[in-house]
Amino acid sequence: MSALAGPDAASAPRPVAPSPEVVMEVRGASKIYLSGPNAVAALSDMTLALNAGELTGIVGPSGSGKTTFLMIAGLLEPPSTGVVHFRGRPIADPQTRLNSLRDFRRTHVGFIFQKANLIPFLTAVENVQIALEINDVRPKLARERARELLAQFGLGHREDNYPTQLSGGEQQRVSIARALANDPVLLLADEPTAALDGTRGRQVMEVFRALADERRVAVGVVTHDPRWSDIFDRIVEMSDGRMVSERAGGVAGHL
Ligand SMILES: Nc1ncnc2c1ncn2[C@@H]1O[C@H](COP(=O)(O)OP(=O)(O)OP(=O)(O)O)[C@@H](O)[C@H]1O
Repeated sequence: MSALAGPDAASAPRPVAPSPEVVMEVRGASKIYLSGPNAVAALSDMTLALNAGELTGIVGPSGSGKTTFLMIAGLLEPPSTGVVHFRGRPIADPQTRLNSLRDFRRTHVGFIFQKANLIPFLTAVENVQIALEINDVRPKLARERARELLAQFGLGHREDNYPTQLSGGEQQRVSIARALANDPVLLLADEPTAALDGTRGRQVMEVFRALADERRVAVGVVTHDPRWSDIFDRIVEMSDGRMVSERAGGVAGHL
């Protein structure tokens, strides 16, 4: 008879909560930038994992190292010390040439920045399509997928517009469609709602929530906006290049 089903069930060990499936982990990372004669410690001995299906908010004052953490976790910058692990295996350290990770990054990581950074001479659909074509998706299929993504973000009627013909919120949604084009397992967003009004901002955050819940994407979002605190699974606070606290999200209005 199973111990859990028997009379001693109450004293049986509790089932252990499944450990999180770590997608990207930055371990013991520091980052020193040289700025003229000065060295700036942007990150100091930072360890943080981004887990599948989890939406992590990263908060902290200006200059506390939030963007630097995203750049290192997203393999856009090497750490000065420490190691970045992807699914438990080391993928980047101070010696890594990040150019060698370009293909990996394209297929596994999506980035969204505060500014949409669309290519000005391409239409909305072409901006998304190109992200797929760079990954060897054939043009016809890339076009179809790009159109689907734009329609998903309510931009079906805007696909042939150039960035200058789109509002800030529309441009940001195109950039989100572009970031999702290759089905990344890790999505990193740096103040993605800063240029949006409250309604559009919440829609964007809800897209991130759905990606974590439905597709198990690991999502890290740098934000200053306390309105989204209820959407995060956990909130990590940084100060002076370090993580100073970590707490559960889910409470409205407190970052
Ligand atoms: N390329 C760089 N060269 C020199 N110093 C840099 C560079 N990038 C960042 N820094 C410095 O590193 C520190 C951390 O910057 P970072 O952009 O990571 O902070 P942040 O928390 O994202 O700030 P904000 O909220 O203002 O965007 C700051 O002092 C910044 O000036």
